[in-house]
Amino acid sequence: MPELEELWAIIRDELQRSLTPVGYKTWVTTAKPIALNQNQLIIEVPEDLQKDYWERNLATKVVEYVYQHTGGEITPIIQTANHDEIRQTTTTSPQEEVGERNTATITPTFMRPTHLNSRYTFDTFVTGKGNQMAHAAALVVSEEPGTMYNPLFFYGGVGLGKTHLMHAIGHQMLALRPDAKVKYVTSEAFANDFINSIQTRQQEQFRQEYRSVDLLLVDDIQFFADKEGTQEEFFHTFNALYDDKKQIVLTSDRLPNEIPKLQERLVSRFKWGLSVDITPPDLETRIAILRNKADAEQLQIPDETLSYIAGQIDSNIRELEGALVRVQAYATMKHLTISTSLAADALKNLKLAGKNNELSITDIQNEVAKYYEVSVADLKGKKRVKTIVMPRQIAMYLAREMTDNSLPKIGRSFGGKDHTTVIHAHEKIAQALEQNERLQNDVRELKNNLRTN
Ligand SMILES: Nc1ncnc2c1ncn2[C@@H]1O[C@H](COP(=O)(O)OP(=O)(O)OP(=O)(O)O)[C@@H](O)[C@H]1O
Repeated sequence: MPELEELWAIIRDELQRSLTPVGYKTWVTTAKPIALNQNQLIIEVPEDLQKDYWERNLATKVVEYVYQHTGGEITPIIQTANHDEIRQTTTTSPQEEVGERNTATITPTFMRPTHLNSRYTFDTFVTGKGNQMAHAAALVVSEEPGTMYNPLFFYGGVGLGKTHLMHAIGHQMLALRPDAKVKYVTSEAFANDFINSIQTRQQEQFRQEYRSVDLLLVDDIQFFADKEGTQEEFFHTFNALYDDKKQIVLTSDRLPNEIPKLQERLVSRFKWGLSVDITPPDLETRIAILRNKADAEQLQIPDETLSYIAGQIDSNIRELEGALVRVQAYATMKHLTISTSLAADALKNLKLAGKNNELSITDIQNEVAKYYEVSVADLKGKKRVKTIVMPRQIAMYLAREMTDNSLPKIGRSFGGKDHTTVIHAHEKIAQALEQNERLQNDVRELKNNLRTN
């Protein structure tokens, strides 16, 4: 039997030949051979989702390949990586080749009356820690609809890419099976269709339409709450499709059991498949999203400026994209090239609009002091120990970011410091935020506390 590395190279080559490029990138490049002990090959993958896929689809192939090449028998053992470990984030889409390969077949089928947004593909979806699982699950159901995760349920905050992923599933499925019938609706559109069908006595056609699809995508199902009749109808639609092994994908801003007035029988059905949450992107992912957008629009914009914009908006991707558009419009209006200071000007009003006018420097000092368990007097004082310098700089940073006070005024509020000290503190924290994940969380939490106080 060859050594571990050599064996893995054989397996990888074979898998590369048998999988699609995107499948290879998603499942194989994320896996690591850990050990070969007494014919047990330990393979480590990032999450349960990949483990599942490996066990169902790839493990037997591995046994076959090893047998073909070496005549030996091995047992692959798939295990997940330690969850505490910082996981690698993929900031570029692994879909590039597939995108190119499929363009020729995609176009005509997209003319179907289903409303898929042509921009929302796997190709344009940037993956990072907060959406990696959702992305992988989306890929599985687009390639193997109705078998592995049915229904697939995405949940998470506003503007984090749930709709985008849903459409991407639709596009990918149509690329692989151009004759597939894909239907995307919001829960409200479903409800309206249903009510219209009653009014126009076309219930039969309505049922026919919804129950004959291969993939049903229903967005924002939290709006089913309070709609008893619609829930009833959806229950039957769900059952018909499910029994027929047709794929159902749903999204919501929260878990099914947290949706008020959603019938218990729907809640329990939604749990049959896989529920995956999407969490806000980290700074690195936000920069990658902006870079993708800027490139797609052929915008000349320095990396430093993209980092700045990404640092300003830390939760909603829709707002992040909006900020880029705003900067672009501002540059056009002023006939200037895009730079960080131009971006700061362009976003100033936006930030002010989101600012809490009531918020004072004192509020910030109190909150930061409480958060880091130091005294406000220390924040205003001159002590140079690290446990105080860092909170002091964070408080100055927040005062600059979240209030409309001038630099000299902020300096004065910190025990009569010079405005250059405030500028230095702001730069220091802004820079550290680009890399320091712990600090990103601290600042996010502090901002949230200050906004809701
Ligand atoms: N990972 C990503 N890569 C690239 N663009 C993204 C990503 N996530 C979201 N976007 C973009 O952000 C915008 C908002 O995403 P989307 O509409 O899918 O959010 P959502 O979670 O469905 O929000 P809502 O809850 O408001 O329906 C879209 O333009 C989408 O293309």
